[in-house]
Amino acid sequence: MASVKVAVRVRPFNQRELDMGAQLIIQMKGKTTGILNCKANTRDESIRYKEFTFDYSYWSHDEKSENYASQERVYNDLGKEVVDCAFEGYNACVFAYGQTGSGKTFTMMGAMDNQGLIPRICKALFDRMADNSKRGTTHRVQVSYLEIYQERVADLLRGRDTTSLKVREHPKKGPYVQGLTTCLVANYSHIQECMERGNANRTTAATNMNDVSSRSHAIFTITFVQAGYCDGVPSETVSKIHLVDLAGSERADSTGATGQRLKEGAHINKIVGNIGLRNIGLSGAVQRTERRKERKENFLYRTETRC
Ligand SMILES: Nc1ncnc2c1ncn2[C@@H]1O[C@H](COP(=O)(O)OP(=O)(O)OP(=O)(O)O)[C@@H](O)[C@H]1O
Repeated sequence: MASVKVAVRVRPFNQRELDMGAQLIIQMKGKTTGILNCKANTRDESIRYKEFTFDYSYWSHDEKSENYASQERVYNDLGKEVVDCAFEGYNACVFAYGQTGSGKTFTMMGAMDNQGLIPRICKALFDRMADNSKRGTTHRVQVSYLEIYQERVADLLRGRDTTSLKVREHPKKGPYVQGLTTCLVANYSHIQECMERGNANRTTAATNMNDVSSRSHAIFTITFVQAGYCDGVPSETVSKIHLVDLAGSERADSTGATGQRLKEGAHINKIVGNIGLRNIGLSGAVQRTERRKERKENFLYRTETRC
């Protein structure tokens, strides 16, 4: 199993881009993504056209295309392995990053009738748990949901509470958010309720680039405990899955941001810029795992979406 995987995804043009007569400059073939720089002042094809190879290149630009990458395909490639890892006792992380409006929330959360990675991963977890319970394993699942808005950490499961929570470092367990609500969930509909409650509390606003732009970074964490017997000895395995939807990097002139939106954009770019993504027009998801017994951390996947 590779420790890091990178994927990119192209979304369809939105109405604004259609109205502007936007030109499609991305091509995808297999794992390769090609980018045409139509502004380059040269006829040299090697300068105008560049190709990059990723673990996955998802063509979601045109639903009618035979290569169209659906939410299901993205889940099968990226989400299933997260679920497998959790059951093996690894920690995992998937995060989406990139430019505003490029499809991060769509890939991570999706729509009610076209679910993204987070609900699909949750559903698969509970389906697998139901199977394993028949073999005598018991499970405990807890979730928390927080957002980082203008560098303040807010608890999305606590309603519209604007109190900023403190991030602290535990000598053994590492960083944690003090006072963050954790909900014990017994089935998929419980976890779905938590997701919906958190999503409703998330800070969003309309900008020129996205009618429902996430103005915060959101982290949905599932803590998953499996208890059973190993060679007759009671054993317990704890895994954590962090599912992260970052706010998109943005240019103030493209988003038309002023006042509060402009302030938010500056904070968003600061964090996204710190991880080297500022203004490069990418979005996506990253997975990371940690084997509990070895206390070793590895990246599993990184998925980017290009618009
Ligand atoms: N693969 C896709 N297929 C169809 N529609 C998509 C796809 N990806 C994104 N969209 C649509 O594009 C719009 C913007 O997507 P989304 O809100 O996910 O962007 P974002 O990257 O999360 O933006 P922000 O950083 O501003 O929150 C939405 O209307 C969404 O439904």
